[in-house]
Amino acid sequence: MTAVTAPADFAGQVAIVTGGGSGIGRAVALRWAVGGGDVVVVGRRTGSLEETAGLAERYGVRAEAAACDVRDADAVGALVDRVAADHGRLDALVNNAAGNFVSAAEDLSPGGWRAVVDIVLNGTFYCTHAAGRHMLAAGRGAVLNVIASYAWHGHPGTVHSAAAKGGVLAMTRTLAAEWAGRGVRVNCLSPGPTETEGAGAALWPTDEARQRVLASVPAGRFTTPEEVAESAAFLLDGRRAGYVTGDVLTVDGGQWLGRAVYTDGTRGGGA
Ligand SMILES: CCCCC/C=C/C(=O)SCCNC(=O)CCNC(=O)[C@H](O)C(C)(C)COP(=O)(O)OP(=O)(O)OC[C@H]1O[C@@H](n2cnc3c(N)ncnc32)[C@H](O)[C@@H]1OP(=O)(O)O
Ligand SMILES: NC(=O)C1=CN([C@@H]2O[C@H](COP(=O)(O)OP(=O)(O)OC[C@H]3O[C@@H](n4cnc5c(N)ncnc54)[C@H](OP(=O)(O)O)[C@@H]3O)[C@@H](O)[C@H]2O)C=CC1
Repeated sequence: MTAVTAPADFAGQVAIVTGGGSGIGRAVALRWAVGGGDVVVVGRRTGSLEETAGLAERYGVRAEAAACDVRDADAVGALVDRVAADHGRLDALVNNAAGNFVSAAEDLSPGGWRAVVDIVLNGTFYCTHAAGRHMLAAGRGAVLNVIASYAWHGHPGTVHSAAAKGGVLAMTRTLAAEWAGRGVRVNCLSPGPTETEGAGAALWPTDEARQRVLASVPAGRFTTPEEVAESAAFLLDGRRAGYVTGDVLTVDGGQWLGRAVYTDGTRGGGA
């Protein structure tokens, strides 16, 4: 008889979510907590992290706000080891922290390039390296890396972020193959335009810019952090996605496929 699995249930499990103080990271952390899992949210601003932890605790789980810059490999290593020791396990890592702004490549300073690549690519590796060791030792775990579709198609004005996210995608596939035989899955989630303060300020700061982004989405709308978090929960859930590794789940309303050029996009046939 076919077994039908229950909805995501993370009871008894422990997750670390970077960038968990805002936007998508907060929604993923709360979705994990709704499923009964303990959660540690990581970022630089203590206030917003504590707010997330307070919201998560309402679901009866243990939640912690941990101030840490993911660019600091030693601090990341110490934090991850401490969390694993405190809880006696580490089941999931969500590499969601990011920095972004739009800049023409020729105007981007080396410092601007470094800031974004250090957070997105190096930070993801430091966290994954530290968490992966605990997961491999336990023979189970899930790593979820939040990227963006320009990781594979590129996009003008985003050379730092696209290069870093592209690196994360290559890292994901490499580690997925390296660790699959030892019980650790590594996947990517690629959201489309999502209503968050960080993205709004960095990528669509004006109403005109926002309308341009909206016009690029076949689904005709932005998404919400909560909608994105449901897909994250699927990938993190070993019962539902236990055979999924090295892949990208794109949650973008069709944005990367592009809008219609030859028709009005709502029907086929001649223009
Ligand atoms: C439409 C769908 C696709 C969307 C895909 C992706 C979306 C996202 O990623 S949304 C996430 C957005 N969230 C954030 O960006 C929040 C976190 N951001 C930050 O912390 C900053 O923006 C940061 C990335 C610049 C890092 O902060 P910090 O380490 O404090 O860096 P500094 O302020 O010291 O600046 C370092 C370096 O970068 C240059 N720089 C900063 N902002 C800009 C800018 N807007 N334009 C050009 N250059 C910028 C800054 O000048 C420094 O360079 P140097 O002076 O050469 O050292
Ligand atoms: N929103 C969107 O439209 C899209 C977002 N994404 C991706 O989704 C993820 C979340 O984005 P979103 O929620 O919109 O953005 P936010 O700006 O809300 O979230 C980014 C988070 O990263 C944290 N962060 C930034 N730098 C560091 C650092 N050096 N160390 C630790 N934490 C850090 C920030 O916290 P703090 O400042 O306290 O450190 C913040 O909580 C990112 O990976 C982004 O690239 C992808 C496609 C589209």
